[in-house]
Amino acid sequence: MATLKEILAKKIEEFRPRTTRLVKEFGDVKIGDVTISQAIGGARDVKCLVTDISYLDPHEGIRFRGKTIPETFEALPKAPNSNYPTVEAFWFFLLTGDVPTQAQVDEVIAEWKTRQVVPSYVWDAIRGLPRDSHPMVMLSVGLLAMQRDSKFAAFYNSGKFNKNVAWESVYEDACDIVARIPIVAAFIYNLKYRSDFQVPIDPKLDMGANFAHMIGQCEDYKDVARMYFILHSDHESGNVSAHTTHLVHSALSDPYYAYSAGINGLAGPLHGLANQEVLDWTLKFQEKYCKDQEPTKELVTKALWDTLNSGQVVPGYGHAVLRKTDPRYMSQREFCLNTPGLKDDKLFKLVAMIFETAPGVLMEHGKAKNPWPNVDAQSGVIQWYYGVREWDFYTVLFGVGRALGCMANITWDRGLGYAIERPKSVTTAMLEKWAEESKKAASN
Ligand SMILES: CC(=O)SCCNC(=O)CCNC(=O)[C@H](O)C(C)(C)COP(=O)(O)OP(=O)(O)OC[C@H]1O[C@@H](n2cnc3c(N)ncnc32)[C@H](O)[C@@H]1OP(=O)(O)O
Ligand SMILES: O=C([O-])CC(=O)C(=O)O
Repeated sequence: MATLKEILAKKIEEFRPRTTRLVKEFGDVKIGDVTISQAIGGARDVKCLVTDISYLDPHEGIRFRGKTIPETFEALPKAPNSNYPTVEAFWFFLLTGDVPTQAQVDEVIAEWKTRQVVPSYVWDAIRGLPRDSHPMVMLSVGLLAMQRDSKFAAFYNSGKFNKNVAWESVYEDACDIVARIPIVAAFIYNLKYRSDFQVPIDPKLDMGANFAHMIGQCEDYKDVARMYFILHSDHESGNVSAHTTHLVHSALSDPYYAYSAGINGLAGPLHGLANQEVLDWTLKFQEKYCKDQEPTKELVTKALWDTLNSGQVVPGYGHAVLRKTDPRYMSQREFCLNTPGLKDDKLFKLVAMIFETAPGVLMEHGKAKNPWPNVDAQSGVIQWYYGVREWDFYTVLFGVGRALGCMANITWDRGLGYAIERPKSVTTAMLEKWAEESKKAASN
């Protein structure tokens, strides 16, 4: 049986002529224009990145390697006694686009075990931080500390660096990172919230199950972890964490530098940290409005307007690309509705009430282009229900999942030899000049 790396090598080799041909024969074909509002407004909708790992349609939502979320869950081999695939099966699929056999999944699971030994200086670096540092700082520092092990950096410095095979050492780092990051995350969780009660890896368990085991969670949480990591893995490559990782790696900074930077972007409240903000908002709502009464749509409406009128965003709602409810939201909502106990949980019912209320309020407010919920509006309540109540940790969970997409992407970036990223900037005076010229042209 060919290994994952051998399969990937063949795929990259076969794919390269497509990219070469596009650049050589069709490099001048236009795929878009850039307006002043796009240049000032965060390059929204500017088509200047390429990835085949996932694609985000504004109305349909994400497809991983051409498959919707339900199709992905359906297609991949499942974890033992579970309705969900293992994260390892999903990793194989993201990298290759092929649905792996059970034997191929077992091989990835076994291989990740060999990659999971985290050097003790990584623990020392994290322990050296003040204990009240944000867990995303700890994750970013942990990743940077592991950079010493980078096989890509070692290859680059070996004097034998060769662009054609450089992807192989990115792949090695990528596999090390996706295998180790849940171990680092579990360490941070145990350090911060379980009085440094550290639990060894269980070599019999797949990644999601082992993460549940390491943070002291119950059997049912194993599926929560698998589902969560897969759903949060990738959202094409323009989002802040994926784009940052791609950008930093484009300078041939190794995957540790690149993903540590990506993690720092994920820690922003308009991006990954919104899931922590959602829990914070919802619990503050309960505290302020529901001490002596049950939540009602009227109370939720009032709280939403209070947030908007104070100039803040409603966390978990809106999106830069999506124009409908995020299918990752729906997938997690379905999980809640199908889980006895969770289905009737007070906090889930409140989250569901916000879902019924917030889009109308945001439409009336009239600013957000997309009034519908995104992934972050539904993820925290599941963690909360299972007892992971330290919501400043939620973005670390996101970072564990997002590693899969970012690492698959930069492996292919190197495989296809993507260039150092360097868009051109202009000055405000130039924009004003072009604006005047276009005004004149329109009036002639
Ligand atoms: C995993 C993820 O990263 S998913 C996104 C997680 N982030 C959040 O949930 C935070 C809340 N949402 C937002 O802030 C935004 O919707 C974003 C950051 C996700 C997208 O930003 P944009 O693409 O700029 O959104 P959009 O074009 O709709 O913004 C237009 C206006 O609506 C406002 N707006 C957008 N979403 C919201 C919201 N949820 N609540 C209030 N106002 C909003 C914007 O702040 C902007 O206001 P401005 O004109 O005063 O600057
Ligand atoms: O796509 C985006 O801009 C943000 C997002 O939902 C993600 O990164 O998962």
